[in-house]
Amino acid sequence: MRVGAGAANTHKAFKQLWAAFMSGMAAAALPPAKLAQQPAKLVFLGCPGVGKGTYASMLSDRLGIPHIAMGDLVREELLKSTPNAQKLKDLVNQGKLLSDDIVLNLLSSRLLRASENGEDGFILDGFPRTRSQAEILDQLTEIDLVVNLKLREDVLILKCLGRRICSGCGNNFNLADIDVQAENGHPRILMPAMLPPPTCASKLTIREDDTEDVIRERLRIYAQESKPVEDYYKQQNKLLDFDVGGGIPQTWPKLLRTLKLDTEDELKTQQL
Ligand SMILES: Nc1ncnc2c1ncn2[C@@H]1O[C@H](COP(=O)(O)OP(=O)(O)O)[C@@H](O)[C@H]1O
Repeated sequence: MRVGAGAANTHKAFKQLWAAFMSGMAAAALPPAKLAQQPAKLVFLGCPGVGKGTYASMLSDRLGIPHIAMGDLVREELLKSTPNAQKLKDLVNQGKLLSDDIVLNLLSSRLLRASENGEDGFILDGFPRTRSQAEILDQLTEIDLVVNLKLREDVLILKCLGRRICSGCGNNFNLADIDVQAENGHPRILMPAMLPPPTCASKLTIREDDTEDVIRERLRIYAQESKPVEDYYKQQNKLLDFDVGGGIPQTWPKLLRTLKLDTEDELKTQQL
């Protein structure tokens, strides 16, 4: 996204977000002045593979606020040829979390850059992942809304295994063509593959931590460390659970509707 662009749009979108709060879509009861006066500060939670990065990035464009992805900050750090970077890489490739000190250092440099660039508000993706990180974040700033993306575990694994990144343009694709039948009261899940264009097809890379063993370890650690973060925000009435039950064409309008951010044109298209 272009930072600082479309202040009027941001303000409008922000007011819409506030309307969502007031209509009870999110359980939060925040003072209106907060949301009306400053751009939103949102957190995206969810297991590896749920699509946090995709939807956080789309929403950041929509709201005109920066998308800060902790995983991207970590991966930038891993590219440095320092002994410390190698140690961090070993941890990441085992699916382990990095220490609070390390991630807070990366996050504060990013937030410092944000304030130097005049950026306002943010969508934090991949932070906080532990209760202690959530408590530290609360000391730094007030979070307005926490969107908790949910998807069943077998699909999460398929999605992580299908993930590909183009080394040329950096875009993400997914080779997994998911069609999981309904069972035990769970609805059918259809997520068509997001295939790369021919120009990217020969340049696809796989994240080193996207192997089945490491994905399972990341999911285990998520359940252990990050589920308490959901409870933490639930107690603050800031948690909005959202089921990702399909591909982007179905899920994105549903997310906008849930946040009451869809425009009149989009509403008309959805009703056709
Ligand atoms: N908030 C955090 N605290 C500790 N480690 C983190 C955090 N965010 C990212 N990491 C590290 O970076 C890795 C990649 O992050 P990310 O791309 O967000 O992964 P995932 O696909 O597992 O959600 C994580 O597995 C972890 O090692």
